[in-house]
Amino acid sequence: MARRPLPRILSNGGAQLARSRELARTAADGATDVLQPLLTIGRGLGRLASAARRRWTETPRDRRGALLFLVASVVLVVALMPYGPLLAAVALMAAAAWQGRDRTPPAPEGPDDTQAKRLSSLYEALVPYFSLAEDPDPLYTHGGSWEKAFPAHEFDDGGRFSHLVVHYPAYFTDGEAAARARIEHLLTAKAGRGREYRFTWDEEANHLTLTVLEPLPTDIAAQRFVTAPGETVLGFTDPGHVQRTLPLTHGEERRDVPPVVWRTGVRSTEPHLLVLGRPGTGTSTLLRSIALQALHHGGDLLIVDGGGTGEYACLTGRDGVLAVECGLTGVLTGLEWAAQETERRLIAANRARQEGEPTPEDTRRPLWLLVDRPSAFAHLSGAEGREDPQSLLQVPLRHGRAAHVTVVVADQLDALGTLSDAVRQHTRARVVLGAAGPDELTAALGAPPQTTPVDQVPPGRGYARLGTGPVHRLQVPATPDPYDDATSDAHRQAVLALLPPRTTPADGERVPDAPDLPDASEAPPATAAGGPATDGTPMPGPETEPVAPVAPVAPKTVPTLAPPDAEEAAREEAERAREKNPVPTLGKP
Ligand SMILES: Nc1ncnc2c1ncn2[C@@H]1O[C@H](COP(=O)(O)OP(=O)(O)OP(=O)(O)O)[C@@H](O)[C@H]1O
Repeated sequence: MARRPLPRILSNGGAQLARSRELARTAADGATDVLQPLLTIGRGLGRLASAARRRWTETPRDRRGALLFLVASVVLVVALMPYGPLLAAVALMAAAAWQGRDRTPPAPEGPDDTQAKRLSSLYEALVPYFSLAEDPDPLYTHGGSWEKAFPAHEFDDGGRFSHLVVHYPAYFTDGEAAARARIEHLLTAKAGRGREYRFTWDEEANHLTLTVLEPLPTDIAAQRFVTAPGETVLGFTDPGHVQRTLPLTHGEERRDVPPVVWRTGVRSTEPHLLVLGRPGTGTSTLLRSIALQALHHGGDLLIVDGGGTGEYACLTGRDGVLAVECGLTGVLTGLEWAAQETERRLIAANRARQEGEPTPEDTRRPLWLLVDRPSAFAHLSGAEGREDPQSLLQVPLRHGRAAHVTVVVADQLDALGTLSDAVRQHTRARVVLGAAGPDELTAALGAPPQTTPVDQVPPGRGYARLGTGPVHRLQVPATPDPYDDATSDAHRQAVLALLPPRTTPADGERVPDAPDLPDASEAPPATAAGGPATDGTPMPGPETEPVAPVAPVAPKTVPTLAPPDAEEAAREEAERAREKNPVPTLGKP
């Protein structure tokens, strides 16, 4: 049966609708222009009528008869005069047009006295930087006029600059970072400290634009972000600096916020992340936020807690969490397994490719290694004559991208120099949290931020840079430790709601049924190094050996990390298997 064409309105309805909408909008604009005089006269007649009504009500009752008589006499005279009604109508329209005119007072032009003083003082301060003795027609000269130097300026309600365009002479060395930094420093001081500014240099036009940045929102709590698998939200940034926004819930409210999204996986150009910050700036919080997102997308996690403060205890035994290690032995075992698992995945994937088969499912499940403060183990392992755990990260860092293994390392800002070359070379996604100087930021991010760092920042505030991209301001969503007494109830519930169910018992613990999942009331307090862990057994800090490393059990497709007693047997088993069927290894003897 021949197919009947769709009615035209359905086949190209979208274009037609858009055209009709455009026509309607043009017609409405035209009609408003044409009807403007009528609207003005109508408004004026209304004002005249209300003035007349007011006059009538204000007139005392005993004089109203006289007033009425006067009005009637005027009407009669006008009616009897030649062209009287016509002239009266014209006069009424003229009076209505006058009354109906737009009376909004025009905005005062130019700055007021205080603002002019500010502009003038800034101009004087810039003279030494933007003038040369040999310049025959200097734009900046002592006692000169600022009008040409500042083509645009806006002030906020407090009288401080909110926007400023500075015109500078062409000979100013705006290509030199040091020269720019001097000007930016001066403008920051003059425009008021404690706020963040963005400086945009237009080298073609010799213009520098200063924009005041709004503080980033600090009230975004952990929640399910609308992202695709392989995408991780690091935090939120300024509107207009990233392509997309994420719909978020904030209590009853919904809003769209621009995220900094980090892409991992085989096509990622920044497959691993390094997070740096001073203590208390929120690095563990960011790792927790990443962990919850990774678990949501079906990843497996191995967590190394070098801080030893039990900040990841809430993740122990959860579905998808292979282990949370905080003692040197456990960390070495876990990372050794991760290196071997990376190799195994690569070999299995290569074999499958050579045989023309799709890569096996168990090589594609994302594996995340979240390593908090590896530098804490460097000293300990040296003292004990054991391997530095960082050296075990080399294989996952080097080959992790192809094997769906992602490494996230967090450490203190001043530990950057003590991190291994592999960590520094392969972590092309970078985050710095907390207050940091321009040199520290440049060293950590590879480029200075375009905004002025401020001394006081809330926890979780910092900068992110993905590969060679721009440096973004960043605010990490609040993802506190739910077992910390200081955590607010709303935040605790938000994090607990995102945790997968517990499927593996911590040592000596019963697996709780789903309704038994810990809630805020039964959550144990955060533990200090060596203090009791969630299950009541001692949780060893980095300086102590673990009593019994967590026995991680891998779900479904992931090889099981065996506890130490079973470990030896598993090793021997693997050794026997290898002897029977030797396979080449990558990067390891
Ligand atoms: N994004 C955030 N929003 C709100 N509060 C945060 C945020 N990040 C961190 N905090 C709060 O700041 C405090 C320190 O955070 P966190 O433990 O993550 O810092 P840290 O850098 O890991 O410090 P340390 O290494 O000393 O543990 C905590 O009370 C935490 O709740």
